[in-house]
Amino acid sequence: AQSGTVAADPQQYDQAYLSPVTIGNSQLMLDFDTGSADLWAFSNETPASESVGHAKYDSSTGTELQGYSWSITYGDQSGAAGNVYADKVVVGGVTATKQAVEAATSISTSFSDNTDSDGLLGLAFSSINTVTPKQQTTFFDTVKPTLAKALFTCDLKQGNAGSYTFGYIDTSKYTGSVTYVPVDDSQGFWSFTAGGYSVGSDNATSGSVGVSIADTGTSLLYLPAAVAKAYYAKAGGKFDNQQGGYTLPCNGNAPDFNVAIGGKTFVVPGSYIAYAPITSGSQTCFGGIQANTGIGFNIFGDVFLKAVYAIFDVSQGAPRLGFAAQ
Ligand SMILES: O=C(Cc1ccccc1)Nn1cnc2ccccc21
Repeated sequence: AQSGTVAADPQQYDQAYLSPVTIGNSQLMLDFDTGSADLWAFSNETPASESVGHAKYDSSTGTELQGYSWSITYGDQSGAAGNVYADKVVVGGVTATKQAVEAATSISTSFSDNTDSDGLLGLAFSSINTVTPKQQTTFFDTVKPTLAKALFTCDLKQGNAGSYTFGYIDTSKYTGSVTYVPVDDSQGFWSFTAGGYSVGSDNATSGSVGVSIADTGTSLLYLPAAVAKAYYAKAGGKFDNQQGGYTLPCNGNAPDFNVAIGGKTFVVPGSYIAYAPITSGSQTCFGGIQANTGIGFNIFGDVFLKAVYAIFDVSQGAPRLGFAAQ
């Protein structure tokens, strides 16, 4: 049975985390994304003007899936599209001998401009994979039958390299016990229900945060408008239309955000919520908590995930998420 671990290296401000992946004879840095289910990469089929500075997948090592294509649009309206190959993919020693690899023929500017990232490796449920005419499986779903345990874990860190594991739980990566909650995979996401919340030192939580997805492909923590408002009322922040979201002082006094999941309270340090100066050198920071307006559910992105050890587990049949303090 297979198991393995791979580094998750943070970009500036932990905007995304990148991991080394070997596809055929190509070595790429991919953004592991529990919020989508396509494995796509810059490739020899990507226009040169769109792939400056990126490592590319050389599709000559793959077997083209004739007539197959893919096209994906993310919540921020970025996207990519292209053709499909079957090729060998190796992540941290775990090998998928015939993985659907989506070679990009067109890519939106936010991806082309981010030269650290050579593509995405989707880890949401394969039910939202965009390949047509025959939907393909994610890397995790492809290797799942060969894994020691049908699970992967995510240990992201603030400003430091973290890791993903496949097939095993690294008990040295967390403190205390793991709290498991049921996952509703009906929309293809790792969706769970978060409970009460509180701001600052009082971690007796109240209210209800509600339906949420665990999404490594999203940088920030998107919460109900009322919760975001309550946080910034205590943090001395404000909604800044020009910035398109809440901002707050970068001065290191941001209060923690506490949220109950499965009856256990998890703490997001205030330092994670003073996310990044709105412009270089500014004393005003863009907020790591934003309102989920227009999304329809909460998104527990990297600002939350880097505060916990997360276990994405389908070993029990029904999918579940495990969270532990780190
Ligand atoms: O798209 C989202 C968040 C989202 C926003 C609105 C509705 C549903 C989900 N995250 N994400 C996941 N992978 C991504 C890749 C690029 C950009 C955003 C990405």
